[in-house]
Amino acid sequence: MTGIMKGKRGLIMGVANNHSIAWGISKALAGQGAELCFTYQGEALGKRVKPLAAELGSDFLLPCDVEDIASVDAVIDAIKERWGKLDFIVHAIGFSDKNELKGLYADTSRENFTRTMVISCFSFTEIARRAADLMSEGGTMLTLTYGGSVRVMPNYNVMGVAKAALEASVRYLASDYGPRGIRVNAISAGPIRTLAGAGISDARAMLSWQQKNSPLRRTVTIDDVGNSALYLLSDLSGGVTGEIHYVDSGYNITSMPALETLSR
Ligand SMILES: NC(=O)c1ccc[n+]([C@@H]2O[C@H](COP(=O)([O-])OP(=O)(O)OC[C@H]3O[C@@H](n4cnc5c(N)ncnc54)[C@H](O)[C@@H]3O)[C@@H](O)[C@H]2O)c1
Ligand SMILES: Cc1c(CN(C)C(=O)CCc2cnc3c(c2)CCC(=O)N3)oc2ccccc12
Repeated sequence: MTGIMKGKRGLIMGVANNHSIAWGISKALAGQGAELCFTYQGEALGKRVKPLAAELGSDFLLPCDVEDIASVDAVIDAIKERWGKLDFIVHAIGFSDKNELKGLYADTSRENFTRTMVISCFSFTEIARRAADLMSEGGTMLTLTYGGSVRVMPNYNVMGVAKAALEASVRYLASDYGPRGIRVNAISAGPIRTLAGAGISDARAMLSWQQKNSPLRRTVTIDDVGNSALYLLSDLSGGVTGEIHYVDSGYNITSMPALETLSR
């Protein structure tokens, strides 16, 4: 197997099923020769991830719930044991109480705010710190964010605040780990119909808005994100760190809806 990721070993966190963004990223990486370790959240998802991992030649699966830091430590220990090193990590994890992903952001509860920040933001810092210890020859780290961090997306609410913090943490981690040859970036993906992306109100309306109003006049796919992730996780982006890279059909550069849609 040849490819730009030949000989590279990485950790993929966040595959729930074959619609997951992390699955699109995994296919792109394995297609270029990467060797992958997958974590899954709970045995139910584990049953779905196992055959997917096998499709990419991986039998290296580990349970991990980022609310339980012991499970994160166990993942790092297992990788140290089996591989001894790590070249990259993909963090594609986000969660909030869906009852607070509608209505006013101002009504966010303290309990859900802190839980959302731990799962959707701080978990990346905790995993980055542990993974860095295994990146003795340098490495790359990638997380997933959304435009609702810098502009108001109705109902995205506390997830937007968590993503803003996640994007800032990408810059601070890039600064911390740059001297050790470790790069840290994020992809800001447009809306995609995944488990997390579908579990919200008006998902259909949002996707059709993107199709009508983004410069490319289409929504992005997990393969669009996977291909851009391949660039950010490989040596092709050797000079890039602390960046938020938009893979959103260009939607973030627009202000007005596409005029042709206004006339209709
Ligand atoms: N789908 C979109 O529209 C979209 C757009 C931009 C960014 N994102 C981000 O992409 C990432 C991946 O989401 P997705 O859209 O692929 O949906 P998904 O539901 O397929 O993936 C989300 C993953 O997060 C995992 N997760 C949630 N809580 C966890 C916990 N406590 N411990 C461990 N894992 C946990 C789930 O098990 C799941 O595998 C998320 O960070 C999401 O915020 C999604
Ligand atoms: C786009 C978009 C998304 C997709 N996206 C970018 C995301 O980051 C997913 C956020 C998310 C976090 N937690 C949960 C859910 C989604 C639904 C299921 C659940 O129980 N919890 O979520 C939205 C929520 C409101 C408005 C738009 C969006």
